[in-house]
This record gives sequence, structure tokens and C-alpha cells, in this order.
Amino acid sequence: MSISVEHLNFSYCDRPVLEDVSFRAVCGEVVCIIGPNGVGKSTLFRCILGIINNYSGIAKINEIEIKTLKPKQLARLIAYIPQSHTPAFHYSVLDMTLMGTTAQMSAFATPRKQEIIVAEEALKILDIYHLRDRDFTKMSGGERQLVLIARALAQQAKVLIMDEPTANLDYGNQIRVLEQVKHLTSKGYTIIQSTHQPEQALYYADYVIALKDGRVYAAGKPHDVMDEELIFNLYGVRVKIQSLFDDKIRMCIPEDVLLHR
Ligand SMILES: Nc1ncnc2c1ncn2[C@@H]1O[C@H](COP(=O)(O)OP(=O)(O)OP(=O)(O)O)[C@@H](O)[C@H]1O
Repeated sequence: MSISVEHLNFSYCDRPVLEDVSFRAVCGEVVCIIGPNGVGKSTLFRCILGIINNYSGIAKINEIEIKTLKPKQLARLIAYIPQSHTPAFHYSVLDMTLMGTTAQMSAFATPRKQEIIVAEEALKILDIYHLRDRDFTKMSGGERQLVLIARALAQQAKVLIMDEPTANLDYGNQIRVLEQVKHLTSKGYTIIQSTHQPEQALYYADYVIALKDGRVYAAGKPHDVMDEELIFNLYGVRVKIQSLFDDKIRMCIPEDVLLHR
């Protein structure tokens, strides 16, 4: 599955937020959207998810214009994973995951054996099947985030949109969630995610789109576009980018931190 956005412009009332945004995400890729707070990352996701429709330009999934698809058709193609949250009700992990299967069900139908198999399979893929009967509200942030990803997998859509999937997670859970996300690309998923951590883009992205002032400021492979100048121009912070392990990995270290050493 591919997502392509062509010359997309969007304003909230008269205030332009996204201007002439174009990019393409293809099967098997993690595409990271980076950029400062308020630059329009979530707004771009809302356009791709069909929540916002009054933009100009084109957003397509597999060459079909997203605006032309009904919500249920779109839900079979694209799943959204929000930042981890705690729902008001005490759903079990399996019940939360089953909610993803409704995209494939007819109206008023209740989950049957087939849906339960799909939900359980999603939990197995993410290695959290053992949590199946646990109360979702009583889990750690990292476990909850994996359940939200399982819910998206149960939706059986091959494009996953993730808004800061590791926000509020501790270091261990960030790595576990991102490793699982990366692993999904080998299963044919297309993943578009936002992040506030340049390292996450350097470690995990196949392609990076840097937004600044509502426009695509830079785009390309992380090692090609994520340099010290880019980080300064996006975030106003001077950094040193360090190459490690024969340049397989690059790290981003703020200069101010080095000054204190
Ligand atoms: N419903 C809305 N009505 C009016 N303005 C909005 C609305 N939602 C967001 N905005 C504004 O649009 C701009 C882009 O917001 P958006 O949430 O897309 O940014 P973001 O890059 O996701 O930010 P963050 O990194 O802080 O999550 C911001 O200036 C925000 O205040």
C-alpha cells in the first residue's frame, strides 16, 4: 500500500497550517514526520485519515483519492494509533483489540470466532498474547501502546498512522514499541509516524519528512537529510551528529550538553 500527498494546502479558518506539502510513503517503509510543536504534523495525519476534507491538493492511497472513500472503506486501508491513553471503562486487552475488527464487520454485528482469532493473532504478533485477559486501564504505558498497535493490526489495514507513538513512554518501552513497529514493515505494512526525537528518526526511519512553517523543509533518507544544520533550523538547538559503528548509526548530541563536560 502506498500513500501519496500532492501539493496539499490546508488552513484552519483563514490561518494557513499546511502549504504545498508533497510526499510518498511506500510498502515496507517507516516514514517519520519531524518538526517543531504546532507545525502541522497531526493536521497532516487528519487529512490522510479523511477527518479533514476541506484541503486543496490530493491525498491518495494506492492511487485512489482518499476524499472519495467512505469512512468504512478507509478504515479497511488505514489504521490510526493515537498516543497512549487510559479509557474510562475497564476493557480487557482482548476486548480493546477486538474493537479494531469492527472495520471488517457489518453494522450491528458482534464479534464472532473469526474476529477473536484475528484479535488474538494481532496480540501474538506483538508478543503480548499473555496479557489477553488483563484490564487495559491497569497496564503500563508501554503495554497500553502495544495494545493500541494490536487494535490497529486487528483492523487489518496495511497503512498505520502513528502520532508520537512513544510519547510518555520510558526508555525501555520506547525501544520495545519502536522495535515492534520496525518489525511490522517486514510484514508489508506502510508506517507513517511523527516524533519529537531526532534519534528515533535516525535509528528507525527509512524516510524523513521535516516540516517547517507548514512546508516540507527537507525530505529524504535520514542520513542524507538529518544534519546539524537541519536540527538547528527546526528546533533552534545546536547539536553534534556523531557517526558510530561504521556509520550504521548516528547520534544527535546537543552542544550545550558537551559544554558542561
Ligand atoms: N481544530 C483546530 N482549530 C484551529 N487551529 C488548530 C486546530 N488544531 C490545531 N490547530 C493549530 O494548527 C497548528 C498545527 O497543529 P498540529 O496539532 O497539527 O501541530 P503538530 O505539529 O501536530 O503539533 P505538536 O507537535 O505540538 O503535537 C497549530 O498552530 C495549532 O494550534
